[in-house]
Amino acid sequence: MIRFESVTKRYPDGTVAVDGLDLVAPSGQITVFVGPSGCGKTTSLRMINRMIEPTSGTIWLDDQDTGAVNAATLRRGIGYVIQHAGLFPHRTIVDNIATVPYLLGQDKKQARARALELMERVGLSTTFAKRYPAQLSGGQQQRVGVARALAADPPVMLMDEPFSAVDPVVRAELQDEFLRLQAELGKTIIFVTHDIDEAVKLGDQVAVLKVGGTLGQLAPPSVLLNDPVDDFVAGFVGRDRGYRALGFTTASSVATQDEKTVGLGAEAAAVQAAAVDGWVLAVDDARKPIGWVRAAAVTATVTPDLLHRGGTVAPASGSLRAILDASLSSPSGRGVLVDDDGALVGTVTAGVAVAAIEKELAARRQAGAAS
Ligand SMILES: Nc1ncnc2c1ncn2[C@@H]1O[C@H](COP(=O)(O)OP(=O)(O)OP(=O)(O)O)[C@@H](O)[C@H]1O
Repeated sequence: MIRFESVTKRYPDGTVAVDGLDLVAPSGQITVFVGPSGCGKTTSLRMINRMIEPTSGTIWLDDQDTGAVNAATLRRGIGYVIQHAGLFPHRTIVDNIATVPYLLGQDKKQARARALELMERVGLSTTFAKRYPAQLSGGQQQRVGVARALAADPPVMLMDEPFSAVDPVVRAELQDEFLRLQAELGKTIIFVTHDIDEAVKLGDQVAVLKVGGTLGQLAPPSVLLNDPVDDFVAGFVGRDRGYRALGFTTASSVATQDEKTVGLGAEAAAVQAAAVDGWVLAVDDARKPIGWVRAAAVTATVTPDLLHRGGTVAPASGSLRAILDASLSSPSGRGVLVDDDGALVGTVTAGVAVAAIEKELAARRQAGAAS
């Protein structure tokens, strides 16, 4: 657990970057600091490992006052990842990752073996081990940065905009892998970003900071989206927050309809017979959806080039947002729901998805009114 107790940072020029901050980041969870430029996110983060010393107040790491421990000792238990990875340009990837173990006097061979293992863990091919950072893409360098921070197996990780310097697709991949890794490792993580979408995707809880370094709100993402405490937080969270909040709401039950299906090679007559409103769903041998087929386009048999693969597929146990999106993005207007193995469960129209949303919201309103 990391606890800020009335922490203030006033820089020598008089700028108050952080002002009386109180918050708790629970062990084994991801706490995200988010807020507009200059709200004190980086300053707050760096005070935890004492790269910046607070002017007043205390930061506790479990029951230890961080101000009372030797800074070098403190940092040994705290991994640190920054934007652009901050790798040493003249060291190979494997040596970059093993930096801290080397410093701690660990056997070189052992440290290298562990570095190779970490490369695999963060989704990097070990064939890159002997390369230099400049020979890797931005996304690959960020993975090296994460592996390096994990090398000493610290219980705490501080991450300052680690995924900001890469394109949106790579960024989403890095986020997904990071969540998978954290599900295995259960580190106590403080993650800084200025991107609210990244914050609500990654955070178990999100701290929205205001310029001047005060806390706007500290809450789990769904609470932040559904119930922002004031206009500042509501404005920062964004206009489509109601829609995005659906990403954290699962349907207790969605009435799916059975869908007739065809396989590759199905004859035109079979396609015509199975089609509803001109469209039929194609599945493979394991009943996994492979695309929609426009019945009128099938002259002989269903071939791969006739498959429309555009629509999203939602897990039947997934969020209402995913289910609604599946229906809105489907060429047939029928969203495809699958089970945990990816096999077809049934389909829903946007109308059915909206009815399920209505039902959940009504239940929530009722629970709210009763409490
Ligand atoms: N060394 C310094 N001396 C004086 N003021 C500083 C110093 N470092 C940061 N500041 C100021 O402190 C405030 C908070 O800065 P900080 O970098 O913590 O914000 P941030 O939320 O991380 O910003 P960004 O999202 O732009 O990175 C800003 O007003 C900044 O100008």
